[in-house]
Amino acid sequence: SSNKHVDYMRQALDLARKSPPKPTNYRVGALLVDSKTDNILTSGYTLECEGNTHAEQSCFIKLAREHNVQEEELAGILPEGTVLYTTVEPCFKRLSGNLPCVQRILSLGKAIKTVYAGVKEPEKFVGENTGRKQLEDAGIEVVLVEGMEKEILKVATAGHVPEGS
Ligand SMILES: Nc1nc(=O)c(N)c(NC[C@H](O)[C@H](O)[C@H](O)COP(=O)(O)O)[nH]1
Ligand SMILES: [Zn+2]
Repeated sequence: SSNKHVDYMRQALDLARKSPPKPTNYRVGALLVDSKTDNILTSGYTLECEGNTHAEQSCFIKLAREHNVQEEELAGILPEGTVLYTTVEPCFKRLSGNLPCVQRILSLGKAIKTVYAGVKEPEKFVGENTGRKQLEDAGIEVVLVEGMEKEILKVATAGHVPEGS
């Protein structure tokens, strides 16, 4: 059965496939959607924007550029009912030390009301991802969209050296 969330998650997974494989991150795709109109506001994938960027980060960079504002001012741009779809849940810590996407989402206040994630982040790089709790404590709903875990992780880890090799 194809429900709206699975359809968006599939679109996000198609974007993740555009991400250049790398052993030190995940290939992720993300969409910002106005859930009241079902209009896709922007999309992004890991490393789409210049620098070591995450899929969610690329969404924010692209939308800020489109509206000619700083990323920090996006809250004023995002329509009521904006939701984020991301194939892997937003990061809470990055080995690179760059600003985690949970912090980027929190800095938008409640502009993003729900985060839909295809999988929880594996513990490979930063241990258990505690970002979901941070988002929920800030009043942002986090929903796991189930059913695509295997293919999401296969795409996400395509650049990784096989275990034990
Ligand atoms: N949600 C999410 N979207 C992404 O686009 C991406 N690449 C990750 N990946 C999480 C992983 O924890 C970090 O990729 C590593 O911690 C390395 O950190 P950098 O990516 O180099 O900053 N997670
Ligand atoms: Zn991130």
